[in-house]
Amino acid sequence: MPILEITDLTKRYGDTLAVDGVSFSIDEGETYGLLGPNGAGKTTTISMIVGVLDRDGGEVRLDGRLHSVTNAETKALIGYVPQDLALYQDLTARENLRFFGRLYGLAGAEGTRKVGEVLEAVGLSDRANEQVAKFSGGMMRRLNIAIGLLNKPRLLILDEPTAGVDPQSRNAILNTVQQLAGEGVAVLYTTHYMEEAERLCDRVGIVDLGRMKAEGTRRELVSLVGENDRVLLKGDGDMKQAAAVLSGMPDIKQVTVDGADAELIVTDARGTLPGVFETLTRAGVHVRSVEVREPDLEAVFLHLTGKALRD
Ligand SMILES: Nc1ncnc2c1ncn2[C@@H]1O[C@H](COP(=O)(O)OP(=O)(O)OP(=O)(O)O)[C@@H](O)[C@H]1O
Repeated sequence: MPILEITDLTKRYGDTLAVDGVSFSIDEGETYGLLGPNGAGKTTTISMIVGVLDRDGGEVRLDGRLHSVTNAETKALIGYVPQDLALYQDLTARENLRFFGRLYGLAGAEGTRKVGEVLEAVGLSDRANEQVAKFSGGMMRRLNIAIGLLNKPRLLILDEPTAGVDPQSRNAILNTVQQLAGEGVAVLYTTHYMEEAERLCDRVGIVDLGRMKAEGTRRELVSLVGENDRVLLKGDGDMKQAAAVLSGMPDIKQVTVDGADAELIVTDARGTLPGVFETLTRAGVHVRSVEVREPDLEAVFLHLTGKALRD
């Protein structure tokens, strides 16, 4: 059952169609990555979902119900962590959370419990009583995420939460997202880091110039653009003769041999490997090493948009 369902979302700035009929949905416990080059329309899309920006067209549903800025019920389902930090520098982490908690009506023992819980979720419990001004950029971002968790959202929206943070905080943020998804929270995640999308996202939507170019799991996207796997083999024996046999196998598109090294271009490396080993053994080749290189999202992204994700 989708927590978030957006249909035909559209936003125009003068002559620019910033978001042009974008549709996608996110299920409970699913992490959906929205990827696109600068100016693709990701932040505009998110702003319309949250309701901080009016949409020119389209529909947003949360847990099946039509969402708008005036719908308190659906608004309560969203936790939004914007790119920009919204923190009081001279307050401690705990004081910030208490302040924002009160805006959600969290007070007293319930407020104390919730603040402790979100500090734990982002790994800041031991720094809770320190002034935010002394925090690193990454710790501030983690606190920003903690604020987004105060209302126990069913949909958490994170707009480039790891941009410019230190590796330790980055890891903490990724762990937090994985943990939340494991608890059933639907996550909408934008990033310029492909490896994050690969690690976190069950499905990915690739947007460019305001349009959804393709969406699916990594595997689906890779096969959509027809990218192949590469298998790099090192072997002892007559590789040239073995290559001639391998070339005849149905899933193998190309074989290149250079001394003891062979490179195979195949449609599905995992499915093809057992047959490759069998063939090589029969040809008297002893395999010393094998490396499978599956195409990554970067390759798909480049294929679809003609641009690198990070510029
Ligand atoms: N307030 C605005 N007024 C006019 N044009 C805008 C405004 N906000 C965004 N745009 C334009 O809309 C398009 C989409 O911008 P948006 O910020 O949504 O992209 P993005 O994918 O989030 O980019 P980034 O990765 O750089 O954050 C761009 O062409 C941008 O210049």
